[in-house]
Amino acid sequence: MADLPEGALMQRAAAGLAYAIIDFLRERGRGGAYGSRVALLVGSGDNGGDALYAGAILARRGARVEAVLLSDRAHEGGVAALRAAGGTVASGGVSTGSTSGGTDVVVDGIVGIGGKPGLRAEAEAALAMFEGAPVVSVDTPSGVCVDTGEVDGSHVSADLTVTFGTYKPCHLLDPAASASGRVELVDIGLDLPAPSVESLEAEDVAALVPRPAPDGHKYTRGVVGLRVGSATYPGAALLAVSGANTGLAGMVRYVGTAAEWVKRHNPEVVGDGQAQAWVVGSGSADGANSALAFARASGVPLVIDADSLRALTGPLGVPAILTPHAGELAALIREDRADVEARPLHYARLAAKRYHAVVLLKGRRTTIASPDPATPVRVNTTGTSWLATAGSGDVLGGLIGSLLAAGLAPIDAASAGAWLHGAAATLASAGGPVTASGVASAIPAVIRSLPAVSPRSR
Ligand SMILES: NC(=O)C1=CN([C@@H]2O[C@H](COP(=O)(O)OP(=O)(O)OC[C@H]3O[C@@H](n4cnc5c(N)ncnc54)[C@H](O)[C@@H]3O)[C@@H](O)[C@H]2O)[C@@H](O)CC1
Ligand SMILES: Nc1ncnc2c1ncn2[C@@H]1O[C@H](COP(=O)(O)OP(=O)(O)O)[C@@H](O)[C@H]1O
Repeated sequence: MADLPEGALMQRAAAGLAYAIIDFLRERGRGGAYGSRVALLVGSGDNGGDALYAGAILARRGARVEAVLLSDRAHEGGVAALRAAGGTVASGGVSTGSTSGGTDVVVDGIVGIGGKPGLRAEAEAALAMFEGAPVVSVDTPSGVCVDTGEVDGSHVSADLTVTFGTYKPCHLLDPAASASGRVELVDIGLDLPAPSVESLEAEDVAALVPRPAPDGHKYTRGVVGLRVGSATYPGAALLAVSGANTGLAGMVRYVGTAAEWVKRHNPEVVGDGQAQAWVVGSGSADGANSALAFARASGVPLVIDADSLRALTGPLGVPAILTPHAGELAALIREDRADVEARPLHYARLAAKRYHAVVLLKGRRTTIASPDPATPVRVNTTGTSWLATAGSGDVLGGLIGSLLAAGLAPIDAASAGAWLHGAAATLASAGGPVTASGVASAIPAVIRSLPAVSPRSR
């Protein structure tokens, strides 16, 4: 914690929360605080205190504010401040109806980062009284597991979460990330420990993207090779190559049954030879085992996708990135797909440890775990649900392969690749449908639009 009295931190948090609520009300067509009806659901902890002090600020600005206390031990200073500002306080978890006629916003101050997963019956009942009203959560949506992003039992589903100091794992990791709604960060001067879960931002990706040295040539920039596709899935080869062949690596090699097609559509692409990284498995069908065996024998870092994941028996002895979706990871570690989707952090970490590889678990919030438990897990926040389209994972494998060949560490290649892939999908989609080919075509434009950094030479 910073050297500030606890009360000062709470005042800062409450002020940040109140102004975020005012903006939220404006977005929803209310003029702001004045005349708005605000219900505070107040638990016994500091989270409830934040809500009460924020409620006091809103009440002073003309909002009709009612606090519904869910415990006998609500924050005393906060209760007094709300009363002094003209707000009403209802105890016993039951609204007096003082904001009746339609609640414009419910503020979830039930529990914060100290809360256990699930909601108590009184909290569930209080939420039910305001069903249908928009919800702003204080710090975290109550009821989710803050440290893992898992949900177990009932929880709040917020439209907006206003958090303090730093994002918490539950804001980034599904399923809790979905329950957080939009997340706004308020800096209140907290001095925080290093996070266990993080997400890259545009500046981070800009610093990681490989840029040609002034005297670089195609071999110093890195050569990526792909052994992907099959007679069954020639398209997977074309798509993986399109992800690799965006100009990020110095050269792209392709080996496989789709070679004629690949070269016809990508005259830059050459055949077998040395590479600094190999991508295997996408659409490989029956060729998945041999593709993996050839690539492994090369001794260079690998991206292992789709069908080659089934060929894995244990650690490979070379740096590797595994890129399963939830169905593929479930098959790999013999778990239920629904369990993997419910606990992506847990299972990505488990597989990373078991296979001594970076594991990139694809989904709405792609989750990237390192075999080194001290390395924070990275969660990707770019993208759009339009990206859920056949072949987009093949594009991602190729893109990550090119970053790996260019010299990025596996965790950086995987997370920067996921970031660029999601951003390319958003750009190509522009709010409408997108194909996997369209995603690949948008990658160079995303790289051009990254913030400027001083050139990195390797
Ligand atoms: N144009 C092409 O040639 C394409 C080829 N593809 C190739 O087709 C083969 C089969 O790929 P599939 O991904 O369909 O795998 P599977 O058909 O092997 O799917 C395995 C299981 O995972 C589940 N699953 C699929 N996608 C999921 C997701 N995003 N999240 C959670 N669960 C999911 C499925 O329901 C299934 O139970 C692979 O070789 C793949 O590379 C696909 O990438 C699509 C495009
Ligand atoms: N709901 C979603 N929102 C955003 N991105 C998604 C969503 N569902 C899937 N994706 C992304 O789409 C891609 C799908 O890859 P994958 O499942 O391997 O498909 P395919 O095998 O057809 O190529 C991944 O990058 C994944 O993260």
